[in-house]
Amino acid sequence: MLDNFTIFARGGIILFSWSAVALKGNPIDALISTVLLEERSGQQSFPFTSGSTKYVLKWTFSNELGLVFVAVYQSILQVLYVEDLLNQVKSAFVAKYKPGTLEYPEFVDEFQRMLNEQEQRADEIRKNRAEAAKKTRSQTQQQIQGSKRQDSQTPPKKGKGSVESSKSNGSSNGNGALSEVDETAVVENSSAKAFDISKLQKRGSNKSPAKGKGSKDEPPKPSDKKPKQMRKWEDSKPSPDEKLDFSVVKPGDSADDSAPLDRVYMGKSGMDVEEEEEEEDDDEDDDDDEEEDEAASTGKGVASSSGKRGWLSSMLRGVVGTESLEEDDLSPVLQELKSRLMAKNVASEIAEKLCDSVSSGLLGKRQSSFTRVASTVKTAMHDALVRILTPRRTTDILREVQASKEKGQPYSIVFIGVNGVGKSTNLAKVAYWLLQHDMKVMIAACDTFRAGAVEQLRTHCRRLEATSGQQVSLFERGYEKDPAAVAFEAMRQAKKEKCDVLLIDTAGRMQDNKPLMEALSKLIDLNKPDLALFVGEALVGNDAVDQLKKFNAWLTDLSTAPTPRLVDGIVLTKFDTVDEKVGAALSMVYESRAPIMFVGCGQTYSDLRKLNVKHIVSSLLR
Ligand SMILES: Nc1nc2c(ncn2[C@@H]2O[C@H](COP(=O)(O)OP(=O)(O)OP(=O)(O)O)[C@@H](O)[C@H]2O)c(=O)[nH]1
Repeated sequence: MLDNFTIFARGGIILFSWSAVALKGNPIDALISTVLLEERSGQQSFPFTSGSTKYVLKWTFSNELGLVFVAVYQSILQVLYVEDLLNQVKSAFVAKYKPGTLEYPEFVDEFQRMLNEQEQRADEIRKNRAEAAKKTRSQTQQQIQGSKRQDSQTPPKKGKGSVESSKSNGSSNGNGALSEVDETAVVENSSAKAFDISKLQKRGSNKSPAKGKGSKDEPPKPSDKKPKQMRKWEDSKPSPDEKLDFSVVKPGDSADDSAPLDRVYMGKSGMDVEEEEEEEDDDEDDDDDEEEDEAASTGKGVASSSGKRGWLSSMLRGVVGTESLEEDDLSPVLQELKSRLMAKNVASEIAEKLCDSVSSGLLGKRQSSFTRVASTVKTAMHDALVRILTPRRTTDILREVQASKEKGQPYSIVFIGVNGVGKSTNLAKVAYWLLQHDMKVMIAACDTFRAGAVEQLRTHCRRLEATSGQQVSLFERGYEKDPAAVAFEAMRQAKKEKCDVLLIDTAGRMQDNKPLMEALSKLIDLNKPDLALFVGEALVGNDAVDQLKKFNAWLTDLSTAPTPRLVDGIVLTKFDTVDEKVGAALSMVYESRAPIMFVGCGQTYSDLRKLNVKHIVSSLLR
């Protein structure tokens, strides 16, 4: 039995809503914010939990009219007819729909009739199944009795095929009767309620993701990542002025050798975390793309549809919008886009999901005349990428720090991630940026695992002090201590010293290392930092998804808090090394639903930027 059926326009207006029972929570709002607005509509269904009630939502679109049809039912029930009902209701409603009309009172009866028909049909299927099961049972029993009779005539044989085993096989075959909510349907007719989409777009950061691999039960796999090595970024010997790699501590490392830093950085006064400069040649790129689009829409479209349509008609469909878009029109262009995304290092899984989502948003849509399929698809993909990459939560950390300061609490940020991605270096860059804004900063050395980690931070503190002329305290308790306890003490100390911000460094850990993940989960549960930043390299491809999926899965599985704390934001490092291959940015945001808070783009303290969505999107689509 269905719990709810809703029809709404993509703009957010509800045109029709039917309910058997009042829904718990807001499953339709959740569908809009986490599936439709985030380009996940290529998936088959959406699970939603409110308290002890678990729903499943299924949907279909009328892209031509910009309508969404959603059916909601409880996951303990097996509603056999959902897809059929969605399609039947869609055809019936589309025939009636008049843009601008907000009420469809006459549709209530029609909907009820379609629902009753589907339920009757489902009842018949269930009855038939039950009868078939009964028949099978009685046949099995007859066979058992037959074999018993035979057994009594022949001497008993030890071994396989005993009566007991065939008996147990027969009895396990139940009739599969389904429990259903038996309540009178309440028709909540289309009082044209409007969703507050702006409210929906503000996504909370504590959502539990669907548990991925790497759950508790999965044994940790041995890491195949090479041990950390000093990186060499240029062939020529880097100048000490520019290098931030203090991950290997040299004997006699002191504040004196940091002196040149201030010359380098003081020159860039009033420095801020700036948006990356916008590409001036965006327009030119678009022109180039037009030519490629043409090739994709004509050449590939013809190739894929040969045998189904004539050459000329395929060509025309590629160029002129005379018919609504079908899978055959979209798939060659989407294939081309998917390859482009993957060539830019977008994880294959993410490229696939995105293309599915864009396709489901375009199928059936009528094109305006003289529009190429390729440009329609590319525009849809462009919009989808912008939507995904545009942060839903604030990335204005300074404002959050200020708010915390007013409450007399140091604002705490923990940096987490796999080994060698640049956690300590980028933590130091964030410290430098905060110092530029006259914030009092303390750094907590909670990597109590890797030899040299504490000294690396001490060197950063000295250089930061020398560069900014402000004090930067380091809180450390050496090695082999519980990092959660060290962070706890650091929090207390930061408050005592009236620090504005506490930056917590943690040990690098591979995503399959359970003991280190337990330590991280404990640190986060105990200290509840204001921000948990996942530091990830822009160089990664498919592994970006695996890292984030598993970090979040461990944090969910191991947490003892009522609402597990997940990754709040991302620091994308080594962006200076990837040229156009910016796909990791998309993969990480899509997987975690967390925004990119900072982009690390070099090895000096000032090499920290904010994400430029426009730049990323145009690089991805070039
Ligand atoms: N080119 C470039 N190199 C970077 C950037 N950020 C960090 N690095 C370099 O990456 C290397 C590793 O940086 P660390 O900060 O030690 O990495 P980590 O994640 O703290 O390492 P572990 O504590 O061992 O997990 C160093 O050589 C850094 O200089 C960046 O944005 N661009």
